[in-house]
Amino acid sequence: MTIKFGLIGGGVMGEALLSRLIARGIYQSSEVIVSEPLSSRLDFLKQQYGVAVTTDNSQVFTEAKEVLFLAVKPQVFSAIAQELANIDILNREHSPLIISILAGVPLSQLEAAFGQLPVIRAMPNTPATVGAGVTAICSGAYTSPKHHQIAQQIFSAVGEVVEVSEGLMDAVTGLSGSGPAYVALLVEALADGGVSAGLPRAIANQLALQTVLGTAKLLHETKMHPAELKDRVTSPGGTTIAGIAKLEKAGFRSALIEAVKAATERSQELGK
Ligand SMILES: NC(=O)C1=CN([C@@H]2O[C@H](COP(=O)(O)OP(=O)(O)OC[C@H]3O[C@@H](n4cnc5c(N)ncnc54)[C@H](OP(=O)(O)O)[C@@H]3O)[C@@H](O)[C@H]2O)C=CC1
Ligand SMILES: O=C(O)[C@@H]1CCC=N1
Repeated sequence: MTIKFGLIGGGVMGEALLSRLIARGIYQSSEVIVSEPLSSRLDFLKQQYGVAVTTDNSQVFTEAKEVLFLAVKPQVFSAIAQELANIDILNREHSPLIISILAGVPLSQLEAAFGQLPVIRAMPNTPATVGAGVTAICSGAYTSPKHHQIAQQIFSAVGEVVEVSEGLMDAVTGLSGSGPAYVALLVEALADGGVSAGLPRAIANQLALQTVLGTAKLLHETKMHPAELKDRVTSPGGTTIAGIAKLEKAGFRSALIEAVKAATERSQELGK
C-alpha cells in the first residue's frame, strides 16, 4: 500500500492527530509512517495504530506521497531541516504537502528548508485528542486549492478550523494553542476554592469541571455574549457579585490578557 501520510514526531499532538485521522478513515493505518527517536514510543504507536514506524526522518520524508506532517518541538526544527536537506525533492514523482504545527516557526523558514514544496502552517490545540480542538491554518506561497482542501480535511477531523493570515499565528498560539492549559488551571483552582470552602475533593472536582464544560456549551449553543451570561448569573446583592468583586481585585481579566500576550511573544521568539 502507498504511504500517503508521514508524521515526524509522534508525541502528544502527533498522536492526537494520528488517532483521529485513522479513526475517521481519512488515512488507513497502512498508509501512514511515523518517525520518533524513542523505540519504546515507536513500539507503542505501531501496536496501538498499526502504522509503520522508523527512527529515520529521511525515510518518512521520502516515502510520504501526500502529506509530511511535522509535530516536533520548534527547538529541534533546524536539526531536522538539516537532516532532510540532502534529499532530492524537486525530482520526486509525488511531492508531499508539508504541514507544520510548530509554534513560532514561520512559513519563510519552512519554505526555505523544503525548497519550493507547498507548506501549510497550522496551530491546533490539545482538545483535538477528543475531536473538540480548534486549529488555525495559513497557507504558504506554493500551495494550491487541493493542498488547502487536504489541510482542511485533516484538521476538521479533530475539531473546528479557522483561516488566518500568517501575521496572526503567534496570537493564535498564545490564545487557543496554549489556552487549554489556562482553562485546566482555572478548573483546578475552582476545585481548590471548593475544597477551601469545605467540599470533598471529588465533588469539588466534578462541580468545577462541569461548570466550565456547561458554561462553554451554553455560550457555544446560544451564541450569548459572555457579558450577558455573567449578568444573568449575578443577582443584585447576591453571591456572584461578591465573587466577581474579588476576581476583579485580584486582576483576573488582566492576568488572562497578560498570559495570552506573553505566550504570543514567546511564540514570536521561538521563530527567531
Ligand atoms: N502540546 C500542545 O498543546 C501543542 C503543541 N503544538 C506544537 O506541536 C509540536 C509538538 O508538541 P507536543 O506534541 O506537545 O510535543 P511532544 O514532545 O509530546 O512531541 C514531540 C515528539 O517529537 C519527538 N522528537 C524529538 N526529536 C525528534 C527528532 N529529531 N525526530 C523525530 N521526532 C523527534 C519527541 O520524542 P522524545 O520525547 O523522545 O524527545 C516527541 O515524541 C510543537 O512544535 C508544539 O509547538 C501545537 C499546538 C498545541
Ligand atoms: O507550549 C507550547 O509551546 C505549545 C504551543 C502551543 C501549546 N503548546
